[in-house]
Amino acid sequence: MSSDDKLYISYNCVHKLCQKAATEILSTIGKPDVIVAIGGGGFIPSRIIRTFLRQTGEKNIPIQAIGLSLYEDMGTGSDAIGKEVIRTQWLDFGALAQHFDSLIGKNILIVDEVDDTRTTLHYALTELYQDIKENAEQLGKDMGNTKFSIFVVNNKLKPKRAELNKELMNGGIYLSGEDVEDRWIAYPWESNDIDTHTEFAIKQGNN
Ligand SMILES: O=P(O)(O)OC[C@H]1O[C@H](OP(=O)(O)OP(=O)(O)O)[C@H](O)[C@@H]1O
Repeated sequence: MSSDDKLYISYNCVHKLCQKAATEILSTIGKPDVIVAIGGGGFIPSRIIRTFLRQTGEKNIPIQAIGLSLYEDMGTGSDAIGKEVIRTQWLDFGALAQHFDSLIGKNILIVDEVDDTRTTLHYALTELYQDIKENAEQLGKDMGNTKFSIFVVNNKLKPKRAELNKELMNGGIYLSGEDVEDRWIAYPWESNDIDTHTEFAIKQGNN
């Protein structure tokens, strides 16, 4: 393995960025009622941040997994090849019922590892909002104080293909552990040689 031009991020680095973000989340929007992890990359950061969001004596925050994958959309006809988001897994409202009647009025934290073109986060926010709104309408309620916040371990500084609608977030925050230049990011869970990966991350100051 050569260190090439990738940005290497260690487990330690991910852990510390999650810890720092949790402090900011607790002091701004307060403790989330539920974490929505966008898989696969959002799973490990979600579990780590939950550790730091939990306060002594309180129950763990439930983590709900959604699966979203980006596929090349060859039908756009534009010079930039479009990317389409495919749902491979969605919220399990049945399982959530163990914790709440619904997500209406809840403080929801969406977690992913990277905000690249923002397509995935835009999709997740819009579709989650829509689902909860439909649920509220069926119950004759409004969205009340339903709040969406977003945490990503890294945000790539680059032009985005989509923007996040602040109105839908309803006072929720967008938080990145660290903004980085537009490079290929090598995360530790993708590595087949974690010792060398960690060495590269340390050399790059990402530990
Ligand atoms: O900001 P965007 O351009 O939308 O890209 C970010 C998304 O791309 C990756 O997902 P991918 O579809 O590769 O799936 P994975 O998480 O299972 O690796 C990553 O995990 C994010 O979810």
